[in-house]
Amino acid sequence: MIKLTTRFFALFVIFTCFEVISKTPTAKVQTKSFAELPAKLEVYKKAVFSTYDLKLLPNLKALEQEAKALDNKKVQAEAMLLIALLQRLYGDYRESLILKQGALDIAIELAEPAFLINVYLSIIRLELSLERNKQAAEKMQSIDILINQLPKNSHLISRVYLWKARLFFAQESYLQASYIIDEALKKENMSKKVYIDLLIEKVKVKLKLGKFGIAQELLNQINQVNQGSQIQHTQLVIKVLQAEAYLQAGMFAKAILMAQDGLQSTFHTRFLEEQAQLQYTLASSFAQIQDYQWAHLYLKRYAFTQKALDLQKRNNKLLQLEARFDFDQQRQQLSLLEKDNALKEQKITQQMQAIENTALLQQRVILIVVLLFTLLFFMYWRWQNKRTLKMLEQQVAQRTQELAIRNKQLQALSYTDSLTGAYNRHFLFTHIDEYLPTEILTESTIMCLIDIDFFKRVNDTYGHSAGDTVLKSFVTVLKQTIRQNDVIIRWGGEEFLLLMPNISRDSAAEILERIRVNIETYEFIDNDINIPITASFGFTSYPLHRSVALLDWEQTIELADVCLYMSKNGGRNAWVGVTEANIENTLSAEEIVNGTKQLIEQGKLKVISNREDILSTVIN
Ligand SMILES: Nc1nc2c(ncn2[C@@H]2O[C@H](COP(=O)(O)OP(=O)(O)OP(=O)(O)O)[C@@H](O)[C@H]2O)c(=O)[nH]1
Repeated sequence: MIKLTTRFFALFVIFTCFEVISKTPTAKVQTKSFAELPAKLEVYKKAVFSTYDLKLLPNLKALEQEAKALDNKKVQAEAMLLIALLQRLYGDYRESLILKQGALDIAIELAEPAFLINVYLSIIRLELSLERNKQAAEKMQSIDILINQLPKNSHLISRVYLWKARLFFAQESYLQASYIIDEALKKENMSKKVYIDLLIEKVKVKLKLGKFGIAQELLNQINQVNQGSQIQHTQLVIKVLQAEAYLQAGMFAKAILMAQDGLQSTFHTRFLEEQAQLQYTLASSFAQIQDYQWAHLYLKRYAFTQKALDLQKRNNKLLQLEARFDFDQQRQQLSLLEKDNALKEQKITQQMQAIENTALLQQRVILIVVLLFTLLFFMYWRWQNKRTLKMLEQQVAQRTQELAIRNKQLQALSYTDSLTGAYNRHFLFTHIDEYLPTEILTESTIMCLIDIDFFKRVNDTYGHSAGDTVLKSFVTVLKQTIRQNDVIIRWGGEEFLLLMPNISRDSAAEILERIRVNIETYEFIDNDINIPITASFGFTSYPLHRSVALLDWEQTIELADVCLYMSKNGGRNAWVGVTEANIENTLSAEEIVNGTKQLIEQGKLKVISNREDILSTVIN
């Protein structure tokens, strides 16, 4: 597996290297060719302008293709213009026009003012050849707009002036042509060729205006400047003009010689116009010297040449019109196709937009549905949550309430004696403070122990159950008699503790007497048997002494127990109470509880009872 991966990796590296190696040189070659294109163009340009040789066409076409392949638009357009120039010279105006239109399209795309002007000038040359002055004037207007974008010293400006002059000349506006030539000649920075061409145009104008003297001077000037020049056409044009000048000046022999010389150089060339002009000059010159035979001969030749020229121009015009028609048709078709394409594109864009919109809508709907569901789910979840929470809260509240009730019940149970319903000792120890006086100097609590007399006998006689019934009824009787703030505690067995807070001794004695009587008179019934019951009471008040803390509440109950013993001992069904103390605080609680009888005898403890006999027994 590793071997296979290594091989694959090696293959990949080799392939990548091959790709890199195979691509790099191509790029270099391309760059070189691209850079070489303008130089190549310059070579061809020179060759075209010096020879106008049709054999250059294949090379120029190859250059155009090369420039096109390498995307050098400027070289491509310039090559097209050179081809168009040769095509025009050799009569193929149709192809020439198509090429120039193509070059114009490229120039517009490139948007370089100088180049665009050059292309326009080239088209103007063609239009003027076809005597289409109006179209040439239109192109010149386009140049007028562009010319402002050229630098002030551009040599192109004088060329534009030259062609303006030629246009005026073609329109037979000789004065305007003359003016513009003079303006152009003032310009600096122009080529020798343009300078000569301007002078030639000026000669033409002057000759048209019959100013052959100035024309002659200008021709001399041209000859001086043009010395050594090899441009065939320029030389021919000079000869044509020179012959014309001689003719106008009446120098017919010179005119004939010059014209014949010129005519000779037109053989095997395509310069038919100049040929015709020379033939006409010759005919006119021979006519002037009255050599009508030669005049007639040259006139005939002139007629032939002119005819050929006219034919060529007509043909060219037809061809040009045809080309224009085809071109327009192609453009129309192209624009229709473009419109169709644009419409299709628009439709596709609209469809795509519609699809996108639908998708977007679907997404939005899905999103909204999802959001809605989420929201609903959230709301339901919250509602459910709240509901559960509320239920839980209710349950908790209910439980808490139940618990509180239970607690209360439990507490009540823990404080209550299960048989009688009275409080138990636990209650006393927990709540005793509530029953003790807060203001010791003015208030007091009566603590009274109540014990059922001979209760053993009740159990023994009527049974334990009857005893229980008696105990329950006993508490009922007590509760019926005591006040609301008083409390009954089952102290143990058949013994109860009655606490009566905030009560005077006299009131306490009254209440205890009432209880005693109520018990004595109450009918304790069990199994339809009336069980006679009495009870004995021993009580004391807390505090025993207003200013001296003699006994605490438990010791007070112990003293009450001593009093209870006195009641029992005094024959039962009676109450005995120690209500006041007149003793110093040197006595301990133990001495008081254990020596109660003596202290009573000494008059240090005040004792009260419902029975005089018990009191006298205690005191004696
Ligand atoms: N039926 C019943 N009897 C009880 C209960 N608690 C205590 N006793 C009885 O109460 C009796 C108390 O007897 P004693 O202490 O001798 O006193 P007495 O018979 O009442 O005599 P004196 O108190 O001297 O009048 C005992 O026989 C206990 O068994 C109870 O809850 N129910």
